[in-house]
Formats: sequence, structure tokens, C-alpha cells
Amino acid sequence: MAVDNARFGDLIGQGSRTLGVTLGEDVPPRLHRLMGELLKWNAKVNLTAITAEEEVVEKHFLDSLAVLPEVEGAGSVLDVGAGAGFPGLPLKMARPSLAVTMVDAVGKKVGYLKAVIAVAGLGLTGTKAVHTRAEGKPEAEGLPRADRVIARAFMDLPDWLDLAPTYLAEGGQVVAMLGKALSEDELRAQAEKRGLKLVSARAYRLPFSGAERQVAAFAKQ
Ligand SMILES: C[S@@+](CC[C@H](N)C(=O)[O-])C[C@H]1O[C@@H](n2cnc3c(N)ncnc32)[C@H](O)[C@@H]1O
Repeated sequence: MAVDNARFGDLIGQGSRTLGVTLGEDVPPRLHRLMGELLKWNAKVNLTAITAEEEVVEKHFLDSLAVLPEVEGAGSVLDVGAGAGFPGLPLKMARPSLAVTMVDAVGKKVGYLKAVIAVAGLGLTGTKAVHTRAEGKPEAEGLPRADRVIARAFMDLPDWLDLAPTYLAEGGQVVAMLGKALSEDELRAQAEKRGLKLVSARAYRLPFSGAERQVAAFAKQ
């Protein structure tokens, strides 16, 4: 069912309050326009299997915004395997001063990302989308080192903790968005095997479906 701008604003407002994140008043209307672009493009390019608008709001937008606490205070974010731009696009819209780079190995997805970045009024100016396979060689791949290196639905945790630190700026953190919560002992053990330390681990639920999620942040020891 189509969600009009007012209903969309209510859903984002209610959802973000439940998640404990603060958004400027101008953010929901811009996210609403982004949803329009996503679903328009999705009709010709396969970007997401989630097409019901209320589900896009929760599973793409609110789930992306849920990790704002882990990126607060950072100057730059690298979103690896960004696909249709999650979590990178909502993070940039919510915190315009963040320098966001998204990378994906599939050209048509990066084509979509570049197109939405160029849409006037979405507040995405300056966001970068790079078409390459991220394999841990930032300079050769044309990717920056960032304060937060983040991914959702990209790799399992061990592979992510092997790859992501190669893209960290000095003092930066690797952020893992996990579907199934792991114990802090398990997160710590996975980190220590790779010379990392666990900075934080937080379980949360998506506000409408109650689906469980976890976000964990790691830094070099
Ligand atoms: C399941 S999708 C997740 C997309 C998005 N992060 C989300 O949560 O909606 C995984 C994405 O990773 C991309 N991908 C897989 N391996 C990659 C690599 N080595 N470098 C960059 N992108 C990659 C795929 O093309 C795909 O778009």
C-alpha cells in the first residue's frame, strides 16, 4: 500500500523515537523521496526484494538509522557492499556532515547510487559511490580509509573482521550489523583473534515487527 508523506513521517518519527535516534524535521520528507526513487528504479533494476512501502521504512530506513549511535562523532563512513545504499544513504541524510562512501561490486547498483546522489534536494551531495570489489586494498580500489567502516548483510562476522580493518583511518572503528545476536564473549573472541578489541555491542529490535538485530563496534588494539 502506498504510504503518503504524512503517514511516512509518522512511521519514521515513531520508529526513530523507539530506536532512540534523533532526526531533523527535514529528514523524513527526503527519505520519502528516496523511497520513491528506490521503488521506481527497482521496477527495472533488481535492487531490493523488499517492495512493500511499510517494510522499506522499517527494514531499510529505520534499520539503517538504528546504527546512528555507532557513527555519531565520526567524520567519515565507508559502507561496503552497500547494494541499494543501506545503511549509507539514510546515515548521510540524517547526518549531512558525514563524508559517506558506498562501494558495491555490481555496476547497476552503483549506477542507481550515483543517480540518486545526483537528485537535487535529497541532501546527498558529496556522497561517493564506487564500483569495485572490496578486497582489502583501499588505494588500489580507489577507496578511502574511514572513521567507521560498516556493512549490513554483506559477510559473516569472521570474514568481515578480516576485511574491514584494512579500510580503517587512525582511531577508527569497524561496525558490524548482525541479524542474530552473538554473546559478548563470542564477539570479544572473534575480535581478539584479529588483534581487535570490542568497543560496544548493542542488541535492538526493529520498532514495528520486533525483529531482532545487533550492532557491534570494534577497534584496533
Ligand atoms: C545482500 S546485499 C546487501 C546490500 C545492503 N548492504 C543492504 O543491507 O541492503 C550484499 C551486497 O554486497 C555486494 N558485494 C558482494 N561482495 C562484494 C565485494 N567484495 N565488494 C563490494 N561489494 C560486494 C553485492 O553486490 C550486494 O549488493
